[in-house]
Parts: sequence; structure tokens; C-alpha cells
Amino acid sequence: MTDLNHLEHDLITQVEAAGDEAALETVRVAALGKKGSVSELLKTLGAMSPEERKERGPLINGLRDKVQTAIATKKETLAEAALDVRLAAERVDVTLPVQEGPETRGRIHPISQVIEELTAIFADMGFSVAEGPDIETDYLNFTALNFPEGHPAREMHDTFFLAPDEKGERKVLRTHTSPVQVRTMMSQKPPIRVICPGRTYRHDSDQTHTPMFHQVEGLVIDTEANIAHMKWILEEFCKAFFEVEQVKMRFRPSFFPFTEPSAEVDIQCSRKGGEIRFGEGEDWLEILGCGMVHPNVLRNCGLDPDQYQGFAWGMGIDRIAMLKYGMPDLRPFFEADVRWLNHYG
Ligand SMILES: Cc1ccc(OCc2nc(C(=O)N[C@H]3CCS(=O)(=O)C3)cs2)cc1
Repeated sequence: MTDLNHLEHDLITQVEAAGDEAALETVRVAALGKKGSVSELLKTLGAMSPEERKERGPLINGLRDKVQTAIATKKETLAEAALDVRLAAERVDVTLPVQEGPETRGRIHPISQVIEELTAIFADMGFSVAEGPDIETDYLNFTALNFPEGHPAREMHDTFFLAPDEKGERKVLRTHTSPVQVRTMMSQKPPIRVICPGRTYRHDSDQTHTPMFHQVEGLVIDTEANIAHMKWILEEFCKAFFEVEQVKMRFRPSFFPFTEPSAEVDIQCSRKGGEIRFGEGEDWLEILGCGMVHPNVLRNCGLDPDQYQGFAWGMGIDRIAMLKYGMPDLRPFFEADVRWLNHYG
């Protein structure tokens, strides 16, 4: 075996024997470094005669290429082995039971808790939950709900508009969950008793308004639904939600395009000592809006106003959650701060 074959055999054996990347680097420097055994051989080519260089050149360059390839392959093998060791060491068996402890337990977000609570209260009164898309057509979010063209709510400063769809239909992020009631009236025959919780979006942002907030609206459609039924349902809801035996409510005349007559509803409370308590006191707190469904809306949904009547209401869930939990600011609801969630969860 010639000296080059001997050297190749020795170097490849050393490369194969390298146990980690540091050992492999030592072999690489010893062979291909400035003073490496292969580098020293390459330096001798310069002093050779052309004939000798012609014969030895390809052999020495071939030796260098083989050693470089062997080192590159070994480097890859060692890296994969190191990754396997790390993956085994860091493996988390997600099927194991959670070690109990306050820091590891997940919690239901206060908004989800409130939605569950509202849903249960209305379910006890015969309501089912209806849901719909967050991205709505302009028609279902505004026109079907009797918003005239040019109504300020349609403006960009209030509503998030999206690019029209392939049919040229204008799309919006829904500004209320009312489109869900429209969809329900279009798809099912009365009597209807639904609540529609969900995310809604408006161009608002301050201590008590966030661009995305949660609403729950309700709708009753029947042949004999009237304001007395509406007041009873809302009163029963308030007593159950605010956990009071009796609650005074105040219906203040208001206006919404989709209801006529319309009212904003306050409930009696006391704010002594900075804490809000319900079912007592001389103060009032607005919590929702309501009204008899406008005949135009019934018609837009394919119902005859001479045959069917209905009433509806809407409330901001984040707002009543703040009241119920006594929170001063809405924004922490959406900052996913675990300390905050642990405190209210
Ligand atoms: C088909 C249909 C017909 C009527 C409807 O009326 C839903 C209603 N909403 C309100 C209302 O005051 N809502 C606001 C309360 C606070 S908020 O979250 O800013 C929205 C009054 S009546 C809905 C759907």
C-alpha cells in the first residue's frame, strides 16, 4: 500500500472514530488545517516537475476531497445523533396526568365564564344558542336590520370593512351579533327564542372600549310576544345574573333602527364605598338595550308583521363582566396576563 493509501486509511479511520464534533474538528485540523498532513502534501506539488505533478496532483487532490467528504458526512451523522439525544432528554409525554398545583392549572377566561352563565340562565327560560360568522355581509349587518344608507354606524370610523368577495358583496367584521338573529329568522319558522353570544368588532379603543368585544343578544318571535313578556324576561335575567331577589329596572325611551319602540335599560344599584351593589341604592347603571322588532326587519326576514311580533335585546358581555367582577379596565381581558387570569379565573 503506497504512503497516500496509508494516509487515506489512517485519516478516514480517525474521522470514523471521532465521538463528537470537537473530536472531529481536531481530526479536520490535523489533516486539512494550515499545517495538516494533507495540506503539507498539497504544498509539495509546487516544487515538482510537470511530469511528476501531473501524476501526483490528481492523487493528492483526490485524497483531500475524500477526507473532506468523510468529515462532512461524519459531521451530519454526529449532529443528528446529538439532536436525537436532545429530543429524548426534552421529550414531554402529554398523555401524563397534570401534576396538580396552582401554577399549572388552566382556567376558564372570565368572558367565557360569563357567557356560560348567561347561556344557562336563558336556557332555563327556554332559549337556545344561535351562532353565526364574524365576517358578515353588509346586507345582513346593516340593511336587513333597517339601517338606512348613509347611517353613521356604516362609516369607516365605526366599522371594519373588508375587501368585497368574489361576487362583489361588501363584507364587514360584524358590529353586533344581530345578523345571527336575521339568519335565524330567515332559516327557521317561529316561535323563535334564541340568544346570540359572540365576538363583535368596532373602531373603538379606550379604557372601556376595545376593537373586539363580546355581545349577547336575544330574540323572541311569536304570534303574541309583547313588551310585558320582554320586561319579565329581562328582569328574571338580571335577578339571576346579579344574584339578587329583587331588582328595580328603568326603561328609558331610546332609538335603534332595528327596534320600535326602543329602550335603554338601567338597573338600580348603590356605589357606596366605591363598590357597586345591585338590588339596592339610589344609583342607576345602564346594562342593555331592547325593543320590539321593527316591522321592516320582520319583512326583510320574510315574516309578516301582521302575523308575527317579536322583541330583542343586546348587551355588552365584557361590560357586565366588569360590573360583576368589579374591574376598572377592559383591556386586561385581552392581554392574556396569566397573573390576571389566575386572579379572576
Ligand atoms: C333581527 C334583530 C332585531 C333586533 C335586534 O336588536 C338587538 C338589540 N340590541 C340593542 C342594544 O342596545 N344593543 C347594544 C347594547 C350594548 S352593545 O353591546 O353596544 C349593543 C337593543 S335591541 C337584533 C336582531
